[in-house]
Amino acid sequence: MLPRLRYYLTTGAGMEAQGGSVGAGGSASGGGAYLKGKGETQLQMDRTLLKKRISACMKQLEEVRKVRARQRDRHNSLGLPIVSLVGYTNAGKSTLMNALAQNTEVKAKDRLFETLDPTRRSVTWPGGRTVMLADTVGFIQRLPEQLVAGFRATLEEVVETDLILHVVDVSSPTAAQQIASVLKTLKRLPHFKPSTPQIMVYNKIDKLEGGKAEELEQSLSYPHPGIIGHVQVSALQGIGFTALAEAIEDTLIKHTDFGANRLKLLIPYADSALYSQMKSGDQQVKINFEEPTSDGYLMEVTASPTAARMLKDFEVSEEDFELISSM
Ligand SMILES: Nc1nc2c(ncn2[C@@H]2O[C@H](COP(=O)(O)OP(=O)(O)OP(=O)(O)O)[C@@H](O)[C@H]2O)c(=O)[nH]1
Ligand SMILES: [Mg+2]
Repeated sequence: MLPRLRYYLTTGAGMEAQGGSVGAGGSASGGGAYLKGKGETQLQMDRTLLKKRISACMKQLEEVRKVRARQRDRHNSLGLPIVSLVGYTNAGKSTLMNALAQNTEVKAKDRLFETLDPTRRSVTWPGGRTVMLADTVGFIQRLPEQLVAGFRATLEEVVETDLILHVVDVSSPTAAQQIASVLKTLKRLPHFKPSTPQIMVYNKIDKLEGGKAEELEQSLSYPHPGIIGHVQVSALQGIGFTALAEAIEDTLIKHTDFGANRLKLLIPYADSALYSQMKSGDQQVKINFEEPTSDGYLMEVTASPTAARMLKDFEVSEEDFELISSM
C-alpha cells in the first residue's frame, strides 16, 4: 500500500486524470475559473489525505521494523540460521513458506505487493535442524526510485540472512529477466554481502510438461558468486521438498557457520580411511583447518550433528590443539 501511495503522490498519477483534466478543459471553455478552482481544491484535499495516509503507513512500518529488530535479537540469541525467501512477485514465496511451515497464516494471493510485511516461521527438518524461514516482499522490475527506499526497508533482513532461497516462477515466460532483476536489486541493497549463499528454487514445475524443467533450468542458469545450488519444486503440490531441505542443510553446513559443531580433531595416520572419507567432500563435514603433525592430522572442522557424534573419539581440547600445533 505504502509504495503505491507514494507513487501517486510523487507522480500525481491517477489524480491528474481526475481533477487536472477538469481544470484544463474548463479554462479553455471560458467557464474555467470555477471548475479549475474546484478541481485544484479537490486535488489538494486528495494530496493532504494521501500525505496523512503515508505518514500513518510510515509509522506502521517503523513499528514493524522495531518488532522485527526485537525478534531478530531473540532469534539470533537462539542461534537459529535465518533462511530468507526472496524472488520476483508472484513467484510463490509465501506459498512455499506456508507449505514448508505447514502454517496457513502467511497470506498467499495472486496479487502484487501482497507481502509487505516479511514474516517468519521456524521449521524443523526431519534431520533435526531448526531454521528460521523469512518471507519477503516480491521484487518487481523498474521500480520507481521513490519506491525503492520503501522496499529496501522491508528487505533489511535479507542483509543479515544466512541463506537465500531465490524462488523463481519457471512457468513465467519472463523468468530469466525476473532472475536478473532480483539479483540486481539484491546487489543494490546497502550492506548486502554478495557471497551470501543462494539456492535457486525453480518453482511451479507442475505447470510444465515433462522434461521441460531441465531445459528451462539450463537456460536460466545465471553466473553469480552466491548461487551454489538449484532445486526444482512445486510449492503447491509439495514436489521436491526433500531435495530442498537437503540442499538447505548441505549449504548451511558447507557455506555458513551453522554446521552446528566446530570440532578440533587429531586423526591418527592409522585411521586413513576416515581421513579420506572426510576429504572426499562428504557433505557432513567441512574442513576449516588442517595440518599434518607427528601424531596425525590436526584439524578443525564444522560437522553435522551426526558426523560430530562419530568424530567424538578424535576430539582434542583447545589446549592440546595449541600444544600439538606448536610442536
Ligand atoms: N501451479 C502452481 N501455482 C503456484 C505454485 N506456487 C505458488 N503458486 C501460485 O502462485 C500465486 C502466487 O503465489 P504467492 O505465494 O502469493 O507468491 P509470492 O511470491 O509470495 O508473491 P508476492 O508476495 O507478491 O511477492 C498464487 O496464486 C499461488 O497459488 C506452484 O508450485 N504451482
Ligand atoms: Mg508473498
